[in-house]
Amino acid sequence: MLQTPPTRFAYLGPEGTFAEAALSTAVGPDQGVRQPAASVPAALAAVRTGEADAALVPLENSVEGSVPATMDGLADGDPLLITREVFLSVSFVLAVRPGTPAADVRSVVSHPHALAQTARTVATWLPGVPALPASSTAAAARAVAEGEHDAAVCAPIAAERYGLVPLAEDVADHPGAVTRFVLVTPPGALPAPTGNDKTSLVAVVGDRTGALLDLLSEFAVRGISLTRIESRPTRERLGVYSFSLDCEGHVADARVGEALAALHRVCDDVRFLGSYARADGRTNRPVPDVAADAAFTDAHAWLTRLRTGQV
Ligand SMILES: O=C(O)C(=O)Cc1ccccc1
Repeated sequence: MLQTPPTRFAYLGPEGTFAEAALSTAVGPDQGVRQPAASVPAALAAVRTGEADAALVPLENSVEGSVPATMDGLADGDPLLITREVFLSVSFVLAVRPGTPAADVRSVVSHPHALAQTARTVATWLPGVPALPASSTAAAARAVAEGEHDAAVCAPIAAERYGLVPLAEDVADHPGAVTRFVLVTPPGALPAPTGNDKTSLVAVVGDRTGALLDLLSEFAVRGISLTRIESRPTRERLGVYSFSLDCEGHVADARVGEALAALHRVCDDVRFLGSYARADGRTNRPVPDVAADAAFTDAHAWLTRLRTGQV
């Protein structure tokens, strides 16, 4: 009997990242094969080349905002599909090799988002010590274990994994920070609508007055709320931007499908990034009767009658 091979999950590695913890939350601790990737672009590339079936990457944080490598990695290159979102509370330790006093620390290293969320607290422990970027919090812990740097801001589990000890625990300038991760796959079947879904896309608007308002109007007139919108440079030339946004609803919902079709007409480019179950613990706003699927079905049936002489 043929056995289905286990799903291969790439994640922002090495072992001990918050992305790995988010993957365990998303698919269960023992599901599939885990493939740590050296960076977000490497994790996405593994899916695009077929080396992995899915990738778990950080998308945005409640303190620092979006993760540019993920936003740009999804907006450019071969299309990928977000099939899940996962929210994780992040709590950091300031970790050193055993026996290192604070006075001997010459450098502190971590993922830029972790450094940004802890800068003030770290400075109280290590005044004047330069903070350096690493590809992930666990890569930072590993670099400290290998003697490349002296202190890392990382997850407690990463400190343990790389044999470090905490100089300080619960290190946070803004307690309660939450990071949103996404599971991305190659294009294929969409997750079925759950009734509480989100849709993500990237739209490039034309260089003309009112172009962004036109984009927003297509959502507003169909009773669709946005949950995130931000601009990113297209990297073509200064002044040309794309808008990365999430809205409530599933592309299978008539109002969302019609809004996307309208964007296809009014925007220079639209990239659909997926429809998936909303997981931030909130419920989509009630859909007005005039924007419900039944209202669209009824309106289309009416139009068909007009066009076929059944007035
Ligand atoms: O580096 C990690 O562990 C990540 O998963 C990225 C990250 C960094 C800082 C906060 C949350 C996620």
